[in-house]
Amino acid sequence: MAFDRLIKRIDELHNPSVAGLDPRLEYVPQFIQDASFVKLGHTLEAAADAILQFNKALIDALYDVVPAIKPQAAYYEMYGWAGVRTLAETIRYAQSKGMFVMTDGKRNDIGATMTAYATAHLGKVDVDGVELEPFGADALTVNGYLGTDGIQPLLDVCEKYDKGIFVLAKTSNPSSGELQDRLIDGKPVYEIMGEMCENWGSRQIGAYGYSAVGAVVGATYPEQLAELRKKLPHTLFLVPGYGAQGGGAQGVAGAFDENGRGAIVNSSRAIMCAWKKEENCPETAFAEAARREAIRMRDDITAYL
Ligand SMILES: O=C(O)c1cc(=O)[nH]c(=O)n1[C@@H]1O[C@H](COP(=O)(O)O)[C@@H](O)[C@H]1O
Repeated sequence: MAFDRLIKRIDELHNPSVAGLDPRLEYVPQFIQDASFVKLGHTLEAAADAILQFNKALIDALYDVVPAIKPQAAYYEMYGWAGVRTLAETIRYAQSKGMFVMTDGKRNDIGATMTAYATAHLGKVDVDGVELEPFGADALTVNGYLGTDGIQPLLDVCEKYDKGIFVLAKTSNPSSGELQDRLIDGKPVYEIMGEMCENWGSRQIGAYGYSAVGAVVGATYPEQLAELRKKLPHTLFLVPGYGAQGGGAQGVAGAFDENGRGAIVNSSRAIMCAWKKEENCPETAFAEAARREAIRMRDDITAYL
């Protein structure tokens, strides 16, 4: 089961965190950008090439400390077809280093179109009798607010190809409460979505007691994290919002179960851009700075478990 692989790697590294790879060209040190511009001119292809070099160096610096990466698809789509190729190559490179890859796509649509998304990101596509893997991530973030028929195709693909999904329940952004905190029959919408995750996951429970259907719950809402952890015993949490959005280790502690499992905390900008924040850090030391921030984050979070 996909999340068994993730939890096993978290245990091995004693690190329940994921490095978000959400690269903008301006996060990439100038010497890497310049090398790509010399090769390919000032083009989208050059930007995508620079980002790939940046990502690979970060992965090299992180793979023995951090169990997973979470590339957010938007940052790759922003650079057109070449950016999307960089996404595919980043996924493959991280997996070749033993990392678990969760693509952040927040996808959803009607069932037929969701089948296409599920095939693209987690499954295999039939090309005239030959099965080929388009992106091949281990997990995908999805939006469950279209209801069960939008999630069903993902469950089938997860079962067939041993993958997982994280469904948005209580998002980390300031406006998430506008809809997600509203009550239906006395229950907040995010809790109803969490219960739907428990239900969708019930046909595939792994060795650690967690299903292949996780939920996204923001680090910026510690009370809701702790409350949902008690109510959703089989749902693994992806917890974004640590670091750049203000979430902290104490706040995310409630996302974990009594064995210190059940959640994985994301940080993107704070890791990728650590070299810009560290005093006197030369740009050539960007990957070491990312590693230092990832280790600091690991120690910060595990101190509360
Ligand atoms: O699904 C997500 O990963 C996600 C959900 C959410 O509620 N809030 C949230 O910030 N995210 C993503 O988590 C990452 C957070 O990035 P940083 O704020 O730079 O650490 C981005 O890729 C967001 O798109």
